[in-house]
Amino acid sequence: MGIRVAVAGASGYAGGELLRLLAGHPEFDLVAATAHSQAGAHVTAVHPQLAGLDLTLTATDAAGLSDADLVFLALPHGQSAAIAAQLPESVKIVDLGADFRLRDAALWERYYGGEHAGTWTYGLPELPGHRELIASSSRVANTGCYAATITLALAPLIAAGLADPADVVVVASSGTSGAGRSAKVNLLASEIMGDLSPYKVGAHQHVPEIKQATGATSLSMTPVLAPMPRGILATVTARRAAQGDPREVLLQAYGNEPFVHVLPEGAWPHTAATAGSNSCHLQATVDVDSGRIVVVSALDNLGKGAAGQAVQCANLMSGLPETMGLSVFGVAP
Ligand SMILES: NC(=O)C1=CN([C@@H]2O[C@H](COP(=O)(O)OP(=O)(O)OC[C@H]3O[C@@H](n4cnc5c(N)ncnc54)[C@H](OP(=O)(O)O)[C@@H]3O)[C@@H](O)[C@H]2O)C=CC1
Ligand SMILES: CC(=O)N[C@@H](CCC(=O)OP(=O)(O)O)C(=O)O
Repeated sequence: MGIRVAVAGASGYAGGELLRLLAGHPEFDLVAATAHSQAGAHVTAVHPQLAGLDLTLTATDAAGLSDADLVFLALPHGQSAAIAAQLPESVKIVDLGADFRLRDAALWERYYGGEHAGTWTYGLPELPGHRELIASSSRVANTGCYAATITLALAPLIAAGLADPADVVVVASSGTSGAGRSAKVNLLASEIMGDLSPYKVGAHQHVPEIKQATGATSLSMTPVLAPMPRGILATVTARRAAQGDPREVLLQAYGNEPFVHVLPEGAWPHTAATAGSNSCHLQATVDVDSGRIVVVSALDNLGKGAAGQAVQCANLMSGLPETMGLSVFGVAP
């Protein structure tokens, strides 16, 4: 028996992707997969892509999860904290939700409502010092999907002094799975197909998370819902604060990273190339006329934006090679 893992919220999109990744992981053995309204269902009734996996979803409670060495929580915001409080200290946890991401309680309450539960180690291994922090933590708060896409693009440029932290503008498109399977927003195919629609304009919950992770002090973000199942493409621009080549800065920051790829000069990221992978693709240039740095970043919101990132963190927390069970390469077309 390897390392015993459990997935809470296994009937959701992020939970389903976790099950897929865990089924191919050489060291993690799935001992429980839980659901809420779909508890009791066979996994293939909920996730037909997992045909061949013989698993029945059980109810989400602490008793059913406590046997695991490590638990992934893929639950709606506000639900993780209640379950986490009931799990023994000895059980490691990676929370895919937002309950433990923010340090500022007032900001958490403003964007998510309810009482802030606390702050865990932020689960983005590519941030300076975070790989070591994650490896020594038993509680890790996985990133938001937009937050991962935008932070990977922006953090090294602010740290190097090239991008003005007080003048950052982002427009980012997301596939519909980012909204979750039980989303309240209207995701009828007849309304999404052939449409691009902005939402949460000037009020997205990932803005404080990105500011916290990058040091940006003023960041305007416009999310756009795109008619595709997976993927995020973010265009991040910032006032150029110093001379220097932003692409070189990204190459320096990510040259040794297995999952962050600065594309060859002239090639720009696109979402389909990252689908099914745990990779983030980046490209950067200077828009000389406007005096702005432009970075484009793409990833799979269910991969590096959620389940893949969670497995990457769990590998680190378990003393395993960070890349174990994860694909660098996408499945396009
Ligand atoms: N989708 C994405 O791209 C990303 C998602 N995340 C985060 O991951 C978490 C899961 O997201 P996602 O998979 O998209 O969401 P889904 O809506 O697809 O799935 C939610 C899961 O939570 C369960 N659930 C619903 N209500 C409750 C409740 N009251 N108590 C316990 N369990 C409940 C559902 O069970 P059932 O279906 O049986 O009712 C389902 O398993 C969220 O916190 C989300 O923000 C983070 C990054 C990216
Ligand atoms: C398309 C879409 O609706 N996306 C979601 C992304 C949510 C997410 O994945 O992040 P959290 O874990 O912080 O909820 C949104 O914009 O709110």
